[in-house]
Amino acid sequence: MDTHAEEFPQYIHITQNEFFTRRHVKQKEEDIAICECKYDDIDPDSACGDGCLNVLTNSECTPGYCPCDVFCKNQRFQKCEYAKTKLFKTEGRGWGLLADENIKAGQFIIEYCGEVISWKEAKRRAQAYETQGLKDVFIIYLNASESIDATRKGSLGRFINHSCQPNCETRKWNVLGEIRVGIFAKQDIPVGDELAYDYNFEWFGGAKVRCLCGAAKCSGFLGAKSRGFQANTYLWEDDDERYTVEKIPVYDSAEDEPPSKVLRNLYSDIPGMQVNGKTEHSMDVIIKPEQLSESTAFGIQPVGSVSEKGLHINSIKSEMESDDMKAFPQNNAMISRIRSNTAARNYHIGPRSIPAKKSKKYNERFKKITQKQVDVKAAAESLASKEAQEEILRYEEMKNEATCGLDNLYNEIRPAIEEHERDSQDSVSTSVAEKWIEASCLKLKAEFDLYSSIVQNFACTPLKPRVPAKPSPSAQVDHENKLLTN
Ligand SMILES: C[S@@+](CC[C@H](N)C(=O)[O-])C[C@H]1O[C@@H](n2cnc3c(N)ncnc32)[C@H](O)[C@@H]1O
Repeated sequence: MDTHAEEFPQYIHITQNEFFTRRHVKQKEEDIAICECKYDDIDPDSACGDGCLNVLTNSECTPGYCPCDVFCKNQRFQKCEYAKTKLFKTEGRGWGLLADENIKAGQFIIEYCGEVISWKEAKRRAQAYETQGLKDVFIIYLNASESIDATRKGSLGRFINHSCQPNCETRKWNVLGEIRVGIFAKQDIPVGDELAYDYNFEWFGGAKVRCLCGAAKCSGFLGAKSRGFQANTYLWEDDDERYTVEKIPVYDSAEDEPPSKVLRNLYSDIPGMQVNGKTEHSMDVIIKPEQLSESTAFGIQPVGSVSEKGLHINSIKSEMESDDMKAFPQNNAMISRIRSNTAARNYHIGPRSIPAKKSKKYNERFKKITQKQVDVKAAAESLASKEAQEEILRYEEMKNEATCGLDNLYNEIRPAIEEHERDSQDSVSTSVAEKWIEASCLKLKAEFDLYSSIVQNFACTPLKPRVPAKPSPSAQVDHENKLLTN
């Protein structure tokens, strides 16, 4: 028997998406965008090249409507104008795809084709595939309500593996009214190199897949930051001891309620990050970086009602009015926003509204667990894996750098803020505001990465063996005190 043939992946090859839960959209004439390109035979690039209005908006030209007619170069998905690629067997990551010619930065490589399905169907299938023991995941996100499943039907795009330092990326294009996903080169790729993109924003797999990409800055897991990772993960199954975060050493600067579910709630409240589909535990997250030098504090409080859906970040009145802060008059909205962010640096993240009848209950419950703080070093040390420990500490370092960056920026822009204050102007310059927003986002991202790494490692790597089997009550208290500091 030909064992190679037996091993070869079984799937149906398609070059266009198939629609499982709805019909394919037919582009209406009034929706057709017509570009202004004119074909010039001396300059073939004039036919829908980089300057084409449709190319600039990631939309393909509609045949029969493009002024460049048959010379139009902006129908790559429709005409399957793929780069030459070759399937090969990787070590430890199943099959992969490599460049079978030199590929230029920005070049369209291949479409990720599959069955277009609703999120609900994606979730159902993901669970069914797991039950069937399929270890490769082929479901990626398409848009706010749909995914593409290339498990049974797909193009060669389904074989492109993940890398934390990828040479490709996914881009979404509007093709005749439907969104399609293409894999594009991020850089020049020489023939023979493996193609890889970052699954982070596309992943619909579970939490347990260790990344073997080998990149220096490997994040450790496949799709660790994706919405799918959170939606489909089993990290937070209630009553499942294996996956609770109770064992993460947390110290409590305010009250002594056990810190259970603090991280869970932090994650569940990030827009698009549902926890097993349960989204009703909605609350605000207050990150208090003023205590970041040793460990980061994050408290969780519910709000009565947050009108907008989705993420909004805005400053809240600082709880600590330092002398430094009082020196600033409160007459400038933009400045006081920056100031309150800086002096106490509280960020208010409130993604969804809480049903009125729930809010009282949550108010009471979460009042008690504000100000929980993760002792990152102790958390890392309690894990058995050195690799996991190093990963957590690396993320902590990155978070500290980002915090430092924000502090330095504040010192840098302080004169500009004071100058505006003196002139009673309404706002600081856009460039100052932009810098501030960028540094703040970097810091938030670094914090998110750190907690994400802690949670994943606690879920997926064993803890160091517990101290004595039957500790005396005082020994047990001692051990716990080691993890819980004040
Ligand atoms: C879209 S498929 C890629 C093709 C797959 N290697 C195959 O043999 O069909 C995604 C799956 O490939 C594997 N994979 C991809 N990138 C990986 C990586 N960096 N580390 C470990 N496994 C990876 C995982 O099993 C993942 O579920």
